[in-house]
Amino acid sequence: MGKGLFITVEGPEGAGKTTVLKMLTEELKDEGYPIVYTREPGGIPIAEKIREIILDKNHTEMDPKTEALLYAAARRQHLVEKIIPEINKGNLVLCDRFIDASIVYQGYARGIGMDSVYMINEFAVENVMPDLTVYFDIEPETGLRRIHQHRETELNRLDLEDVQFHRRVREGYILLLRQYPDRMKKIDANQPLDAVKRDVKQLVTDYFQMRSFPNN
Ligand SMILES: Nc1ncnc2c1ncn2[C@@H]1O[C@H](COP(=O)(O)OP(=O)(O)OP(=O)(O)O)[C@@H](O)[C@H]1O
Ligand SMILES: Cc1cn([C@H]2C[C@H](O)[C@@H](COP(=O)(O)O)O2)c(=O)[nH]c1=O
Repeated sequence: MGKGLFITVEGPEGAGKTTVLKMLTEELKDEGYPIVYTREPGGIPIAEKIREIILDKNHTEMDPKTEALLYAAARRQHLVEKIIPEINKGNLVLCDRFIDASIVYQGYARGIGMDSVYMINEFAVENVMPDLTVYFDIEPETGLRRIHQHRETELNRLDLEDVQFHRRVREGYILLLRQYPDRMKKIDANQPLDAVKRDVKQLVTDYFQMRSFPNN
């Protein structure tokens, strides 16, 4: 692939990923970095439509494998239509969730199996993996409290799963952290917003230096 970078952010609900990523994108843009913020599921029109179907809280009958396939389909389109072209232009793509979310939410928390979900996603992503993944670690209860108290948009079908489901989500991410210690780095998302943003910025800018981005 081209000279850009692909960084993803992962973690349980309410960890602060979207809030921090949006602030950081603006800050880094002001400092002159070529950055594109995007999210999954979504980021381009077809994937945003798939997002509406998956997350609609009335779709309680959705089969777990259908759910996994829909996330993978949205990801495929997002990858070919936006992520790869932006990386090839030399940009940093900062993506709110990616393949790890499927492995954890559908593979581990839903119980389909991490390997099976990895396999269908291998078909979708064809070896395009993040260069760096920042994992926002938080007690599920704290994250859920945040989204119940402060979320401006309506809670979606996944937000509304029970607390055991969200505990499995965190367990699943911790398993992935052990599996990919070079790619996945943990930050403490229980801290106040400013401290979380500071830690993420430090991690990301250290990584830029290591990879000589943007002049690599
Ligand atoms: N460090 C923090 N301390 C307290 N509140 C926070 C912190 N970070 C974010 N919040 C608040 O918590 C709520 C959830 O944050 P946000 O939507 O960024 O989380 P998220 O990780 O993107 O969640 P989800 O994955 O469910 O979309 C927001 O109302 C946000 O203002
Ligand atoms: C990419 C992806 C996401 N999910 C879940 C995780 C969240 O509950 C929602 C997305 O909502 P957010 O507010 O944008 O975080 O979808 C998933 O289960 N599997 C995935 O691959």
